[in-house]
Amino acid sequence: MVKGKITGLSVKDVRFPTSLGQHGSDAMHTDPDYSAAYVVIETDAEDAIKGYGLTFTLGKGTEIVVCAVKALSHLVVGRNLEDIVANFRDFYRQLTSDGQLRWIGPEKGVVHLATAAVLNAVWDLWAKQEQKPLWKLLVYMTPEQLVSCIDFRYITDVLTEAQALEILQNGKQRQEAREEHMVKHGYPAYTTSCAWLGYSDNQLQKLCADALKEGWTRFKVKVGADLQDDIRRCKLIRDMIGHDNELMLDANQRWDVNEAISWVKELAVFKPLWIEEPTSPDDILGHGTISKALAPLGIGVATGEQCHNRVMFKQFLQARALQYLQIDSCRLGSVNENLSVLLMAKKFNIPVCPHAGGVGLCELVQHLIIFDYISVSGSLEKRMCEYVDHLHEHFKHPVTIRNAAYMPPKDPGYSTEMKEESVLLYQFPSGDIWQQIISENTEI
Ligand SMILES: C[C@H](O)[C@@H](O)CC(=O)C(=O)O
Ligand SMILES: [Mg+2]
Repeated sequence: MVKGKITGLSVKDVRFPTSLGQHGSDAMHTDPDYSAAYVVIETDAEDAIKGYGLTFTLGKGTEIVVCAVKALSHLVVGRNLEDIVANFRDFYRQLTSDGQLRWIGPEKGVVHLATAAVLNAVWDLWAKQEQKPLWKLLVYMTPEQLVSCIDFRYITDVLTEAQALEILQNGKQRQEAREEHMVKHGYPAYTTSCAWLGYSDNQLQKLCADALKEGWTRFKVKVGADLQDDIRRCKLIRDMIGHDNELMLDANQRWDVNEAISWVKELAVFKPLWIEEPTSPDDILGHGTISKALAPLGIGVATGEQCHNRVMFKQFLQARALQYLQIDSCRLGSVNENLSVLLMAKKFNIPVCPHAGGVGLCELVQHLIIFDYISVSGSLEKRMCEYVDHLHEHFKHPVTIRNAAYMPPKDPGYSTEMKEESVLLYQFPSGDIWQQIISENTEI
């Protein structure tokens, strides 16, 4: 039973100095400090359960998202949770359609990241009150309840509410068997942890050897800054993993369209499954051109981690501009908007391979992709979820990986809650970690 009036919303700027070790580095983001705008909502319910939400950022900029969360808070505080979830579509619309705030979006950029953080906290609260992990809350909602959470505005030309209902009704067939499969085997994952762009060859080899021992079979390598470096690193990793294992490339938006095509052709000999974010994340037709050019080589295009909203995903799908769709739990407008994208991907028969990593992204997105398998796609073909082995120790309920697969979370909620001591230590700039870095005058 959901209950309680939301009486408070607070937000913190929590940053981890990952750039010091070049963790998370790529061809465009050379010094990422994995960070979160971290939201806590409280209610007046007797159970005193709180909802925790976050969105992922890279250090500087987190304070701007924090400001945007504060600007949204008047739309949340004072609302009854029961009313929110009974008409979640309306609530989503209120947050995304504020007559003044939407001017700095709409449904994109900082204000949309803030919306994601707030709504993620609401979903966490709801799932906790229902005493279910979020994936299970979704799996046991009726198709009608699920569609009532989705704002179909701007996507009805490819997905109507009736079509969404039909997909979800079909998804109910044999869902127990798929749930059992998840509980037993988990959702297949790939690792990006071995080959960040700033890692040395030695580091890459050591991490790759460790990952192979741990049972990883799918690896992503960062490319895009220097072709000769890419050739050397791809050869290193392909030689280590052999040809039975999967290799993916990620250029993080580094190239122009024609440059992307010629660069990836040079790397085709390493048989990558996909090239991720080859060019500007906004260039839908450019991705289409790259997809067409690389299809004869058996290389797909993957994108989505910086795709603003469902409208862009709709066009990517309509234009056949991606072959692997990468949802992100913190860039789209929380579960609500992700549901619409999962359903559109199902309609276009495009595999969803979520973006994860960062801080907290693995914790959150595992819920969405497990739900996708059980209730929407019903398939694991060509599907896998990203995994990055950083910062899980800061979460109260960190992900469990077994045999290179995400095991379904058992704890109630959206796995968003951070340990209090971590928040205190890493809060920017007052936390001890940052005070120490600042006093040592390390560049931040
Ligand atoms: C800056 C981030 O680490 C980015 O490189 C992540 C990414 O592209 C991915 O995980 O994929
Ligand atoms: Mg990427």
